[in-house]
Amino acid sequence: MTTVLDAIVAGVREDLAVRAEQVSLADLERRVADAAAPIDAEALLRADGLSLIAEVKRASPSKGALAEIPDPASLAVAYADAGATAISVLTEGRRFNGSLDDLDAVREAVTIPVLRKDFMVTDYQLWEARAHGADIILLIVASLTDDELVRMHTLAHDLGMTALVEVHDEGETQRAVDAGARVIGVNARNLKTLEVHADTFSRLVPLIPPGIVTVAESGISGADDARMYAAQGADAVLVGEALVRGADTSAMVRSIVAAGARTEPEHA
Ligand SMILES: O=P(O)(O)OC[C@@H](O)[C@@H](O)c1c[nH]c2ccccc12
Repeated sequence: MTTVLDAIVAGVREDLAVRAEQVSLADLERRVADAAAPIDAEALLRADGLSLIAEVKRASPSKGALAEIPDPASLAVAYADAGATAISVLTEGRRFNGSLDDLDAVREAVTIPVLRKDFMVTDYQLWEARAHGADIILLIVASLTDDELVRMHTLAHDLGMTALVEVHDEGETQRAVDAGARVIGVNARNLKTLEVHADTFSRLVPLIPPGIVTVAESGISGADDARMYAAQGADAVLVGEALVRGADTSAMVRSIVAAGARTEPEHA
């Protein structure tokens, strides 16, 4: 059965082939050598309190258009000024209406870590992420074999980046741990069906050994959800839709950060 994830990845591979014709791996390697050193995002996410990764997201396959975001840089600055720990930038073009230009604009504008959020299926994309200034990359376990996961995880680290390894069920969580993941994102949205289950984090977190940074992802609507995930032991939350759609983005960022700061995990 072809899933939504398969369809997205097929489009990503086509677009990637076009870019690889224009910019060679050797070009990317040169750009990486010249790029500013990556920021240690893992350490920042691990620090006390609940970190917020605030996302620049125009559209999604589940919701369609969310927000125009004509100026991703100013949105990212608003997130950073209000207390976000890192900025996530969707660079997938077909379903999420993002681009590497968005990543460049955000990278120029902020000094906090930037996550290149895309469907990473080849090493080329990791070089590309670093060449465009990313500090964090996403590895979606559901779209990678074990060999790919281990290889790309190693490459991300060799390039000085933090890998956010994303899971949405028990089997994927085990695969992430076995691959040596140091930061695991639990996505409440199943990318094969697009259904959101808010109990996914609490179900999977007991399978994640202590010492691994945990990120609760998707469907987080504000401070109450952030407080809940902090109490369940999350180190960070990743929020997109609620921030890009909210009337007062800065106030929402501040309230999520404040909610997390006041909550001690139940099993710290
Ligand atoms: O907009 P939301 O529901 O707050 O979700 C943000 C983020 O979790 C979501 O964009 C996401 C999580 N994992 C992904 C993988 C690919 C694309 C998108 C995602």
